[in-house]
Amino acid sequence: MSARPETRRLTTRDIGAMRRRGEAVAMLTAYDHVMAGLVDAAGVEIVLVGDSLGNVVLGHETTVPVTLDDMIRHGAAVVRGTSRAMVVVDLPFGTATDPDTALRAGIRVMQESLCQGVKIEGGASVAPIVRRLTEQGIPVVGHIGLTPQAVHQLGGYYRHGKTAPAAQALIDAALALQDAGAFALVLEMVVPEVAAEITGLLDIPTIGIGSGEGCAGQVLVVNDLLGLNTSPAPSFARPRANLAEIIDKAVRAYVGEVKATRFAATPAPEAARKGRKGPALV
Ligand SMILES: Nc1nc(=O)c2c([nH]1)NC[C@@H]1CN(c3ccc(C(=O)N[C@@H](CCC(=O)O)C(=O)O)cc3)CN21
Ligand SMILES: CC(C)C(=O)C(=O)O
Ligand SMILES: [Mg+2]
Repeated sequence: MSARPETRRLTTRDIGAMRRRGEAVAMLTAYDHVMAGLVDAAGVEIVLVGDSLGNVVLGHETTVPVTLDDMIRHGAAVVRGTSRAMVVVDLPFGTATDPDTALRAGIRVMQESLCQGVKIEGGASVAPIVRRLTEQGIPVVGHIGLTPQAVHQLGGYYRHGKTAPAAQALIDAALALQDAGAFALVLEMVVPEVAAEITGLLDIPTIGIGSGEGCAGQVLVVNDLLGLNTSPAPSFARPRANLAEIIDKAVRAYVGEVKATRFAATPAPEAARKGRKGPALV
């Protein structure tokens, strides 16, 4: 029995209840303690520690180099920074190749980051993996459509479900992942009509990114929302702030103030070597 039920962490059951009463799920990424706290306090239901960490935080070109240790370290920081949101951590490239490998990775992530669930990219072939993890008590979010870990195989970041067979494959995958026990399903860059159809077919919430408004929730990379990027954000992202500009102004002001500081000049290197007395080091 919780003494303060209003501050307890949300669970898979809360997310399921939201789907049933038609309340959209707000999901946003975070990778560190301070941003996780801000996002949590502002009312996001699920904080995703995305493997977009690779692009956004670590400066990689794709998510492929991100390791399980990277995800665990940042996942743990996000968990420590949140109290209400459910925290879901992406299983990175190469860690969900088969049910047993994925289970080992999922157990490590759950035990070492203390998060409340994991997300796994992939279609119908991933269903046995989702089943294995959920049977062991690990909540799983599916992720279909554009799956960035497969970028080298896909050949780019483009929209999915454009042809009738492609749309049907997405529908089949969505149903298979739900049947395997996924409690939510990310639809990334799926043709909006197909995303809306999948949303209507599923009992679990679909969480869209670049897939239109007909999803049961939305997810975005927090840096794309805040205008804090080094490379251009995907076109589906509508920034609500320009933090890069705010930071640039503040840092320029700081640099200017530092440059205006009056201080006693240090002795020339020649003089210092000869042991002559100069001003004390700060
Ligand atoms: N900052 C950021 N935001 C993301 O949403 C994101 C990442 N990083 N890194 C990991 C993946 C990669 N994702 C991406 C990356 C690029 C596009 C993109 O550029 N899309 C183009 C279309 C490109 C094409 O048609 O080939 C666009 O205009 O949206 C979309 C999703 C989503 N994820
Ligand atoms: C874009 C979301 C869905 C994601 O997987 C990530 O941030 O890694
Ligand atoms: Mg991801």
